[in-house]
Amino acid sequence: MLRSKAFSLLKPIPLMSGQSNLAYKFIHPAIASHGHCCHRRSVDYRQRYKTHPGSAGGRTISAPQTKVMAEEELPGVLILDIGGAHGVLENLAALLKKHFHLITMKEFLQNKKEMSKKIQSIFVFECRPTIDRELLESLPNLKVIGNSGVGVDHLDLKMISSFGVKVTNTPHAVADPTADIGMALMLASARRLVEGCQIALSPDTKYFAVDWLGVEVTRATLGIIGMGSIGYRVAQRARAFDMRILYHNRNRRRKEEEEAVGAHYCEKMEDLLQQSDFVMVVVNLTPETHKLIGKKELGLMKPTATLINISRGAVIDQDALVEALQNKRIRAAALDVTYPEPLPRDHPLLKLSNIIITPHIGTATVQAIRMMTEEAITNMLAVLNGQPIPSEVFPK
Ligand SMILES: O=CC(=O)O
Repeated sequence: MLRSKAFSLLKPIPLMSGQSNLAYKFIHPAIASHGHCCHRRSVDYRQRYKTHPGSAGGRTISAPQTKVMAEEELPGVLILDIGGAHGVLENLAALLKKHFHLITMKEFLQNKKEMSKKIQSIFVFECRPTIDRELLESLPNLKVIGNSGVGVDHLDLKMISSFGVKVTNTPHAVADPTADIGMALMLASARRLVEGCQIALSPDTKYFAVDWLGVEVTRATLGIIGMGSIGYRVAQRARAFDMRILYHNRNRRRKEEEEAVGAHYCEKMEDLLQQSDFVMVVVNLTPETHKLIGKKELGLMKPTATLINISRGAVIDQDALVEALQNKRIRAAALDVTYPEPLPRDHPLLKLSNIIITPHIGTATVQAIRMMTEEAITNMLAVLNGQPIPSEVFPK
């Protein structure tokens, strides 16, 4: 009773805090009747916040209803992989606490009988922890798993759905920072920034720039494999570098979208691979994209081309990549993701000079993790409140 009263105060419209400069995604009234495809039509709150700070469609934006009841009476959220001593994560926990009774795994395990009934949602921070059948069996009132991050390849969607539990993700919060990392990796690899930095820091100051020449990104051809919201934002950025942009996607984008960034569709991925100076992989990891880039695909790339991966490690056949880099079949690779993460210290990829590897930092910004948490909260509340869910993920 109490819960439904509280939720009736949580209106399905603007959820943005003007005071703290936080940008919440909110459900646009126009999508209210569009069921599960509403995530495609939902409002990009980063964009909206930029253009209408402090307001949404003429309305004053107020923070989501904070506590209207005692913490124990709020719906329980089990948090995975967040409870540590790290200050940033504590801040995220504080955001969750405004709407949920936070239950850590430790608390759950200590008092399983009482806690299991309370837990209605699980908040998964990033993609590390996995959720198994045993955990789901022990949570009779679980309704939603709010994944913070866009990739849900770490979750068994079919199994979760068989428990009647919904899964949501945060595509809006991740798009810009992940596209930024794609650009950063492309530029760093092209201009050999990491090597340059090592040279500048080394005690031996004698170096000859001509010994380690880079290549230029400006006016080069960029091939984007996977033109979803992240890929599209990469294209927007690449346009500022006068790049020729090719893309390959399951579904061709609308003509206006292609024109807006000057992107050319390649129906065959082979065509993109053969023509691109930089190939950026931005697809979701699914059974269809597992090892999408292998020996054959690397063999089609130009010897002067660079491969950049900001999606998931397993979309590239890493053994084939090692071989291609060792034999200089391609110029270089720049990876934000590998398989596994981190790579074992003796992995051959780590021994190569023509590679840059970053430790999966696409969304590792102060802004992104906060927005991801807020987006996840909005999703989870929508499920619990029986409202249209901004970003639900469905099993195939
Ligand atoms: O890797 C990051 C994400 O899935 O959002």
